[in-house]
Amino acid sequence: MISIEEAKNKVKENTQPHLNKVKKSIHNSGGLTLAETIYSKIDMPPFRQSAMDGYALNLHDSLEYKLLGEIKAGDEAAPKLKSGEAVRIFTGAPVPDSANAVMMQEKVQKEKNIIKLTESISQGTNIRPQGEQVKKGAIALEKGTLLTPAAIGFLSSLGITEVSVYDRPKIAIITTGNELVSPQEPLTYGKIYESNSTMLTEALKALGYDDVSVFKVEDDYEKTKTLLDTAVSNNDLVIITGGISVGDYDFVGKALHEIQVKEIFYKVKQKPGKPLFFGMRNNTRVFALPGNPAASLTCFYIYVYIALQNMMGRTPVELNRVQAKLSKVFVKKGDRPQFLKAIFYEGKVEILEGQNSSMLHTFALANALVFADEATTNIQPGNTLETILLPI
Ligand SMILES: Nc1nc2c(c(=O)[nH]1)N[C@H]1C(S)=C(S)[C@@H](COP(=O)(O)OP(=O)(O)OC[C@H]3O[C@@H](n4cnc5c(N)ncnc54)[C@H](O)[C@@H]3O)O[C@H]1N2
Ligand code: MOO
Repeated sequence: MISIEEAKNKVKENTQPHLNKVKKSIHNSGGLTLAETIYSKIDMPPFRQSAMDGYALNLHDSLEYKLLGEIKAGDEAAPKLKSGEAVRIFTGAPVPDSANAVMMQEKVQKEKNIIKLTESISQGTNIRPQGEQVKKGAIALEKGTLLTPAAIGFLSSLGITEVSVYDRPKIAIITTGNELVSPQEPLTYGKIYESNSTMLTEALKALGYDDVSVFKVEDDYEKTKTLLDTAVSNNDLVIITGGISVGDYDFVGKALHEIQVKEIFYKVKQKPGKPLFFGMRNNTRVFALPGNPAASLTCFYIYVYIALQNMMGRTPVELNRVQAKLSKVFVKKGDRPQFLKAIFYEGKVEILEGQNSSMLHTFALANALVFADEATTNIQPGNTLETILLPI
């Protein structure tokens, strides 16, 4: 059994960006990561711009200026101002080379074609210099940048319409177990509704992964082997739930070994999620998560999340963590380090009752996981604990 840190490091080491680089229109690239550095083909802004509605001035010693005409946004006019001359100008309009400051109109009194400044102004005021944000030929955004709405807007402002990105992985979720029935079917004795696939599909969807197929297999060795073999051949990431423990009908480990998925680790000293498997075959990464729903989802956020971020070339690879003060006492059972379902609110965190790995109800109320290491037992109000914020 390996430690949580060792397991996380093994996931990090074995999921370097390996997804296909593809060219995409920026309209379809939101949430993806740049696979190549982008250099600007233009200066941004492309010309000296007025940052205010007001008057462009060719500065001189007096506060009075002779007004010549006007320049609106989009105009190509470039009047030559002599010292002491001004031109009416609007936000976003080109500032002529002969002007060296723009005074906002609130600080100007106008009388016919003479304007008087109500205070003095220094060189460069309210002028956005050409290339202030980025110069032609300079780096606009580096490889590895996440294409957020702002990043896509910025690239659009540079006239960039296509980008090279790491494509989203093709993902398969496989559920295992004779006891599982779909929520549309009648629930007979001994059966439970299958919920891990819906839960994991939603967790993936919330992170922007939509190329997800779901498969189901009974506790049958041959069928498990065949399905896993096909799924591993056809996907970048395979997430299996259940059948990975030591029971006589837990066939996943044996089947993965048989279809030559190389084991990178199996079993992590943690609660929940002890019987966690991670492996790979060619370019496909495989996680076998424990079937217990809360254990499955915890392992998803702690380990599968790292793999997804890394495969997509994104940073940081782990979920955000904060140090939060506990609002209520909590007694930890057992000696395994634990991820505890919790509610984080305004800097404080409350660990919820019902931490059993089968209990999804508690997870449904949580927005964070508190990490309690091996040594931690009684946690008192006011104690500070590492709190992992869930991307929900
Ligand atoms: N002798 C031992 N038994 C168990 C050990 C152990 O060390 N020795 N470990 C326990 C721990 S810890 C966990 S976690 C579970 C993991 O077992 P599996 O990964 O093999 O999962 P299953 O047995 O298939 O299922 C466990 C539990 O979860 C329910 N389940 C499974 N799939 C789904 C699904 N898709 N939707 C909803 N619920 C699901 C299943 O019915 C079981 O109740 O092993 C312990 N045993
Ligand atoms: O590893 Mo398990 O999730 O404690 O029941």
